[in-house]
Amino acid sequence: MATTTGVNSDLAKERNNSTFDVEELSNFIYRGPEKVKRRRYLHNLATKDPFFRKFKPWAFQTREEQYEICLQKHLYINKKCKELNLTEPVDKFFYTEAAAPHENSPIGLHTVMFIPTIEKQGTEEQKKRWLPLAESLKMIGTYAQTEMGHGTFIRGLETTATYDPRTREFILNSPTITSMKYWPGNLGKTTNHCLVMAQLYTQGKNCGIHMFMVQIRDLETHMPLAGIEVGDIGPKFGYGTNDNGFLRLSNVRIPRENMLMRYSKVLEDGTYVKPPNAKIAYGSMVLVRAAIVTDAARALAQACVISIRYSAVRRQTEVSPGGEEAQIIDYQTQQYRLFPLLATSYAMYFAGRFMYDFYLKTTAEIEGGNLDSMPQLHAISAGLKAFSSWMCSAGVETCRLCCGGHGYSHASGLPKIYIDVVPGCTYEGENNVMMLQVARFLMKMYGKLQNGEALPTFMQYMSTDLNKKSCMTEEVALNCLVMAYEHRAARMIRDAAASMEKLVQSGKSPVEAWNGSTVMLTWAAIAHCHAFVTKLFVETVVKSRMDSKVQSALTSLCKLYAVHGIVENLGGFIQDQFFDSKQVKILQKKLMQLLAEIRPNAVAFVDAFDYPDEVLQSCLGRYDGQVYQALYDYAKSSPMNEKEVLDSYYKYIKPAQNGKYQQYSKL
Ligand SMILES: CC(C)(COP(=O)(O)OP(=O)(O)OC[C@H]1O[C@@H](n2cnc3c(N)ncnc32)[C@H](O)[C@@H]1OP(=O)(O)O)[C@@H](O)C(=O)NCCC(=O)NCCSC(=O)CCCC(=O)O
Ligand SMILES: Cc1cc2nc3c(=O)[nH]c(=O)nc-3n(C[C@H](O)[C@H](O)[C@H](O)COP(=O)(O)OP(=O)(O)OC[C@H]3O[C@@H](n4cnc5c(N)ncnc54)[C@H](O)[C@@H]3O)c2cc1C
Repeated sequence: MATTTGVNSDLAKERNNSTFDVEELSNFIYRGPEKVKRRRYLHNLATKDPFFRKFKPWAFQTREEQYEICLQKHLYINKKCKELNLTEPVDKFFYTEAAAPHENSPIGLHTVMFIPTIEKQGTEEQKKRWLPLAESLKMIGTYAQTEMGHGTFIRGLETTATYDPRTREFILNSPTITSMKYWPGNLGKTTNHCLVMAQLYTQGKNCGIHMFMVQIRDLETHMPLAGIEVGDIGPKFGYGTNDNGFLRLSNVRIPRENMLMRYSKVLEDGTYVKPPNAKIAYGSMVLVRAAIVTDAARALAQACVISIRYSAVRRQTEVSPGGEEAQIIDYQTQQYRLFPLLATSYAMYFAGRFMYDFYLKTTAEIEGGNLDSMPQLHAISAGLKAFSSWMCSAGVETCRLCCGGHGYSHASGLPKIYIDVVPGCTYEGENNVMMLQVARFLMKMYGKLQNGEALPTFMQYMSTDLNKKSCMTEEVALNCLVMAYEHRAARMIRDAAASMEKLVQSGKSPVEAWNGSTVMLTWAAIAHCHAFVTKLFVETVVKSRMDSKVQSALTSLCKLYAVHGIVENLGGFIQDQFFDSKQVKILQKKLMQLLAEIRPNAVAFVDAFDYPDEVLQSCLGRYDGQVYQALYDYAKSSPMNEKEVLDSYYKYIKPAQNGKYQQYSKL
């Protein structure tokens, strides 16, 4: 019987049995001991601050309270970041993730998209005019692109901005019901400005979609201005803290200087000046797509911490009659569901780290006027955004199911993580649509290959000899695993191209051929992303300098990631007999061996993510493993238990017990 104070004895045993020093692994994940120290300091600042503790738990709040409490928290975060001089994005990120975990900010879009869009797409003059106001929250803005009728196909947006050269103004209109802006975060009640994406008309011509700064509310009274109808879109699957909004514009006039004109311009007489690349206006979406990879990884990592710690504490079912009940983590089926997710969370963390660095490098080039890497940045960010949000959202849900009944309670913390991570599959480009953008890039690369042109390094695997068979032996070497993923992706890319080719030969137009091949194209894009992430994981464990025991444990986890991905998607790997049946058996056996190999380190692997209890907010994922006392305390604190007998008893149950149902007939 586990004790009810101190660390649960099973969990303590797990920590004694691990083969590596947890601190060493934390140092590796977060890029060095100094950074770990800094992260801990920032987490501590937030978790020990009484301000964040004074509110009732999120799950006990009404929608209006969720919004209002979260707003207070984020305004306070804003103030504290200024006071503490936290200017680095990574510092703000760590402070915020501990201060308001998985509570989508009512001023988030202001920080994440509104300010960066001004910075990247505004002229020097516009930046000078707006950024100080935005920094001081006099202007609170959002990114209003999506409309009720169009989110994906942004060239199809219906909002118009028509230039009037006589007054040197743009006139903004929402001509149809479907043209109203719908979904933008914080738009409903919080913001007083927004960047509106609209079809530009000048000199009688449509010049495509452009961004316009529009004031929507009075700066003193916060009332909507003339011609503006704005509001909250109502309750959603989650995101109760965020007032995602709608907006209708009727003949709203804004000065010419309110079009973001760093790249495209409308001159005073109405002459349109084109940007160097029309897609440069899509840059803010790329920024957020890049950030989603780490967000998704973090969500899955936290879910793994919760589910794996709980699985070490929870005991269920006598393994042999009359014997001790087993820790549920010892069931192979539990390991088979959880350990590959643990491996995925590491894989995605490394992908997120890569994405961040690659984004910074490429945008620096773009800022310097070199746009050559834009297509690569778009393809990689779209692919990793979609792949990570899919894998991690599904993973969080599996972690929840692995906790049995208690996983269904908000006490587990898992539903909150899930509803926060899953919209990442939809926003910033619906995942299937993003994968098709990746496929478009892959088809271009395939064309280059056919023409004997040079390919970027990360695409060079496409030239692999597809007749070659796998080098897999009993050893299950990492390079053979990477080769398998690259082989599968290269073959799927070729098959998708061949499908289109065949359709064209049968008389279809290129567009019809594309539409007739989108499933195969999506398979190819997913296989490409899977290969990319696997190779990155392998390179990270092989090439990085780290403690040797950590390296050995992380190598097993990396191998599990790769082997599990093959076993789960076997069809794609054996379709062309790349693996023979003997090799498949080797891989299946290796999978079971790896589960056993990782077993003693499972808790250490999740401890290394170093999330304090206050961030996890989970009765099941507590560091001390005292889950049962925590569940009991949680139940007792439920507002439903404030009164022993609820008013509803007297109003409804008692009359029903007496056969009185009159109150219903009044309805
Ligand atoms: C699907 C596409 C990409 C299609 O765009 P399109 O203009 O119709 O393009 P097309 O004619 O099909 O040609 C594609 C071409 O455009 C290129 N491209 C597309 N996007 C980019 C980019 N970002 N950077 C660089 N290049 C880009 C592609 O590579 C193609 O190039 P190519 O013609 O092959 O040379 C686009 O419509 C799109 O991005 N849709 C998704 C919309 C989206 O992401 N909305 C986000 C709204 S904001 C939001 O959700 C915030 C939530 C945040 C939160 O709450 O936290
Ligand atoms: C929580 C949340 C926050 C958001 N915040 C913002 C915000 O701040 N600002 C903003 O502007 N927007 C925001 N959005 C909107 C979001 O960006 C869009 O919902 C998203 O881009 C998807 O577009 P859609 O809704 O039009 O989906 P649709 O395109 O209608 O998708 C429906 C289905 O159609 C499929 N489909 C569509 N087109 C194609 C195609 N070409 N090929 C194959 N399949 C296709 C999709 O794969 C999907 O299965 C937010 C959305 C959510 C859920």
